[in-house]
Order: sequence, then structure tokens, then C-alpha cells
Amino acid sequence: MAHTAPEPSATAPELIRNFSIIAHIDHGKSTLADRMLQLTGVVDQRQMRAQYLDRMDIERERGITIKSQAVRMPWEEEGVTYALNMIDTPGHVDFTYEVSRSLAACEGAVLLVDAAQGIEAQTLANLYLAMENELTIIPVLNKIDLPAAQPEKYAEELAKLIGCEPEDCLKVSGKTGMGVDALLAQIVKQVPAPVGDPNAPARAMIFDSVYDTYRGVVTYVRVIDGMLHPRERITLMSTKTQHELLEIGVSSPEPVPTKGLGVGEVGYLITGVKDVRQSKVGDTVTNYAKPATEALEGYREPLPMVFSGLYPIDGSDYGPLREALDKLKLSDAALVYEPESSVALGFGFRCGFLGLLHLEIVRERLEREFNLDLISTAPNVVYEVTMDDNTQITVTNPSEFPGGKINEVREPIVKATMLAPAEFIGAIMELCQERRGSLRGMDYLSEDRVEMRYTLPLAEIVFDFFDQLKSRTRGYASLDYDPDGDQVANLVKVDILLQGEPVDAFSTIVHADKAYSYGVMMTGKLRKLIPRQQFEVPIQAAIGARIIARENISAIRKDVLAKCYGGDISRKRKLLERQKEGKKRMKMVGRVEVPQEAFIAALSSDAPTGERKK
Ligand SMILES: Nc1nc2c(ncn2[C@@H]2O[C@H](COP(=O)(O)OP(=O)(O)OP(=O)(O)O)[C@@H](O)[C@H]2O)c(=O)[nH]1
Repeated sequence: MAHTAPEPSATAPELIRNFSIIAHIDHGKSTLADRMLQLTGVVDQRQMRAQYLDRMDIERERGITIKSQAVRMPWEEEGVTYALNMIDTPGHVDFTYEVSRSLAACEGAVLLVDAAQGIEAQTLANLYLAMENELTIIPVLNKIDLPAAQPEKYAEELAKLIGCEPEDCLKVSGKTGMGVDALLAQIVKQVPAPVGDPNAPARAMIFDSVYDTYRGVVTYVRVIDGMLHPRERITLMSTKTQHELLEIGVSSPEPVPTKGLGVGEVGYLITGVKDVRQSKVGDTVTNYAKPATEALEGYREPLPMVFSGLYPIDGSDYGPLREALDKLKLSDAALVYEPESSVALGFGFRCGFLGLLHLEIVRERLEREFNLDLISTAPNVVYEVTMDDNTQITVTNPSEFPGGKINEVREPIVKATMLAPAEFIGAIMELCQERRGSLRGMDYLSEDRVEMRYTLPLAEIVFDFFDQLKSRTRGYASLDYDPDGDQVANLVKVDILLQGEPVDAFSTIVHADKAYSYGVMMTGKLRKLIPRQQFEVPIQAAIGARIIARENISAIRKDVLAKCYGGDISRKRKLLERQKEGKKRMKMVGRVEVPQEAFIAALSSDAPTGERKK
């Protein structure tokens, strides 16, 4: 039954401060977070493992934060003990939506900038998200222990950006701990206490949801109104599903069960849900007996933006691959997949990802945690095709691109922000021009650093854009982008044919201007990779029925018995056997025998090069 009067929450809202640290990759967010855990005493020296908050191995190895988490830290100011909830945000563009939900759970954000690097693209992107969520921003320069640090210079940049005085920028070193206690004091002073209605029906926003092998799904929430108690029934408002709250508590940073979570509090819920997709980021948790009528704003289904086919190199790994994907899905709400088959690669799955980094992480986890050897097809974006008779087709796989009369093709576009020293303006413009970008604006952050804003097709970014940007700016430019709807574009499907038979894995959708160069590149590459056959094999690139490039593999007659002239029969038989075995690893495309390695080689050199660190 409904609770008559709300119990007082464990911590009064006026003693709570909810904040995030936002920073460009590598600017020292995890190090600073670790230092705060240590200073507030929630983790002692011995337990301290570098980057306590990043739990997954891959996260620790790559030094990136993928899933966010929250930690509660006690901190005393002027004799009063406050509960500081630090909500960790993922630092990569693929996870913008998760960042925005983590920020929505806070009242304040520490904007951390490396004092030797200055503002970077993700500093800006995160700052804009924080401003959209109306957070109080505390500007902080980090790594002031570095000899190369220029805190004064970057304090001016930062002050100009957020409209404060350079003196307002705090200066810290996460590494040595210098200035970190002063920062904690400022968090208490500047970040507003949460406000909410303790008497209203409970409403809590899910800002993260992680899968734990032992406990099932652990859902992290920020309570806005009312209170949640253990053992009561809750409803998830987007799906209207009900669950019993088996456990409720706070992370400190190990889970500590509590008697409830009240207004402004941040903690975790365990409901016995097995799959994170039932407990989605952005959704609202309410009380089943006394439900809220309106869900909190901002819920969004995670939408895959980039698709790629994943195939086991060894065909017998298809079953294990399916099982592995089923398992990963439990902890990754954004991963989607469905079976597909390919002439060239056999049976596999077409998988959808939030972006390239997401793709790489999933692939790496499949290979590492499940011991699978995989080949992935070149990543592509989602196209919306309208036919002349007005039928709509959504294309997630180039081989599904319709023939016939097409009225228009729409492709997703992004708003990209790049930051770089001014000397690279020309190089960046040239690159964006090549990638069909259009300049939206440009601003000088200081005398020698510019912010350039472009609209670019997502498809042009998913290949090697980031690598190109880095190499053309000697590593100085940074990039961030956000989906920005779609646009009509002159796109065509290029097929690669072997002796007239299309090879599905090589079909691609490109801008008409680039079709020719793709055709020449792919046919040239395959000519080198496919062994000669007993007949001539034309390799062609085609748009529909129109051939745009062609190479030839000339015929040979491979007579394995030639060397055994008049020789003994058993040796002949052995050679024939061996030839037969070799053929097993061959795939037939029409009459042409192609070793699987050739497909793999042709695809891997085009493999995605994502946004890795450095
Ligand atoms: N000298 C110095 N180095 C620091 C400081 N803080 C962090 N670093 C170093 O900077 C690098 C990046 O630090 P991280 O804390 O991993 O950066 P991050 O922002 O959490 O990175 P992501 O999780 O990838 O976003 C590491 O090599 C740290 O040792 C500091 O105050 N001084």
C-alpha cells in the first residue's frame, strides 16, 4: 500500500551536492576522481587501485571511461558534514547521450582543463551539455605540477569561454593532490543543493545501468521527488514494467544498502532484472502503488548510428558468436544485431553501434572475452531511401540498397566541432572540403587557437576522418560531433563483381563523385589478392549495370601433376588430396575460387580506424 507520510531521507537535501567532472580525454578526470576518493577517505591508500572508477579491463587498458558510475563521499566544511555525490561521465563522443543523462543528475560540474593543453573539442562539447542542463560550472585547471603548464594563459581562455574572471579558475594537480581540498570546498560552496518535493510520488531518473554477473542489472538513479524504499514495487515509466526493489543503496564506492533514497540522493537499485535494456538510461522510476503521472524529461532510445557485419573467421564459431552477442547485450543496451549471411564470409551478424569506438569495443570484447576470431565489414551508416512510388526503405547494409527507380537518398549528418592551433585552419578546411563538409562558423578562442564548426555527413567521419585530422594537424586538433538529422545526397551503390557475380561483402554506398575511386581501388586490390584461375577472371566495379572500373586476372592452368611425369601413383594421389583440402578453404563466387584470406585481407586494410587515444 502507499506510504502515508514520507520518511525523512537518509541525508537532508541541503547537505547533498551532486556534481560531475567533465573534461577532454586525457585531461586527468580519473586521476582527480581517485584523489578525491582518497582525500575524503572513502578509499584508503592500500585499496587504492589506479582509476578506481573504471572497472572494465578494456577501460583501464585504453584509459577511457565507458560506463558512468556514482560515488558518495563525505566532506566536512565548517563543522558540517556534506554528502558529495560524484557522478562519473563517459568521455567519448559515442556516448554523448549517457553523458547528458549523467549531467542531468547533477547540479554542478567541475570543468577540468589540462593546464598544458588548454581547451579541447570535448571540453566544449561537455560544457555545452552542462549548460543545457543549467549546471553551475566550476572551472579548474589541472596538472599544474607539469613544467609545461601555463595556467595563467589557459585561465584567460577558460574565463573568456564561460564568462568569469581568470582568478575564478581553480588550479589543481590530481597527481600530487595540490588544490584538491580547496576544490572540494568550492563544490560545497558553489554547487546548489538539490530541490524536490519529498511529498510527491517518487520520481527517480536512471542515469546508468550496468550488468553485474552476480547481482544482475544494477541501476543507478538520482531521486528527484519523493522517496524509494527497499522491497516496494516500482514501475519503469517508458515500458510500464513493474519490478520489486530487492536492494537499494549508495556506492561508497563499494555498495552499501540503505533504508531508502530521498530527494536529491544518488544511489543504486537492484531489481533482479537480467537485461540492461529493461532498465534504460533516461527512464523514470516511480512507485507502483502511488505512481507519478509525468515522467521526467529527456528519455531517448539509444539509436545505433553505425553498422557493420561481424563474421567468425572459422565458420564453426557462428554458434559461439551468437551466444557471446547475447551475453554482451545484457550489459550494453545500445548494441543491436541480427543474423545475416554473405557469399564471401558465410554466416554472421549485422550489428548496430553508437559509433566507431563502440564498434571497436564490442569487437575487442568478443575477441578477448569470448576467444573469437572475427572479421568485420567496412562500417556504414543508415540510409533512408525513397523510391519513385514513395515507398520508404531503410538501408543498414549496402547489399540491401534497392535497384530500380529511386527518388531520393537521405544520409545522416553531424555537427562537428574541431579545435586546433590557427596555423592548421587551411589543412582542416581542406580535409572537410574533401569530406563534403560545409563550414558553419569559426571562432578564435585565443590569438592562436580556433574553434571550427562544420556540418559533415556521418559516413565521411566513420572511415578515417579522425586519423586524417590528427595527421594533418600534427596531432594538435581535437574533434567532437553530435548527430544533426539527415540530408539528401547523391549517393550510389558500387558493387564489385567477380566474373559478373556481385560479391556482397564489398558493396558499398558512396557519394557519386567518389564511386570511381572506390571502384578502382577495390578492383586493384582484389587483383593482387585473388590467385589466378584456370580461366580469365574479370573483376569489375559497377553502379547498377554500368561498369566503372575493371581489372583482369589472366588464366593459368595449374597442373599439380605436371612434376610427376610417369611417377608413382601414390604420390599423385597425395598431391590430388592436398589440392582438394586447399579447396575447402576456398569460397566459390560463381565459378571463381577465392581463398577466404583474400576477402579478409581486402576488408581488413579498410578496417575502421576509430578514435583511439593519441
Ligand atoms: N603531471 C600530471 N599528470 C597527470 C595529472 N592528472 C593526470 N595526469 C596524467 O594524465 C594522463 C591522463 O589522466 P587520466 O586521469 O587517465 O585522464 P582522464 O581524463 O580520466 O582520461 P579518460 O578517462 O580517457 O577521459 C595520465 O597519464 C595521468 O597520469 C596531474 O595532475 N599532473
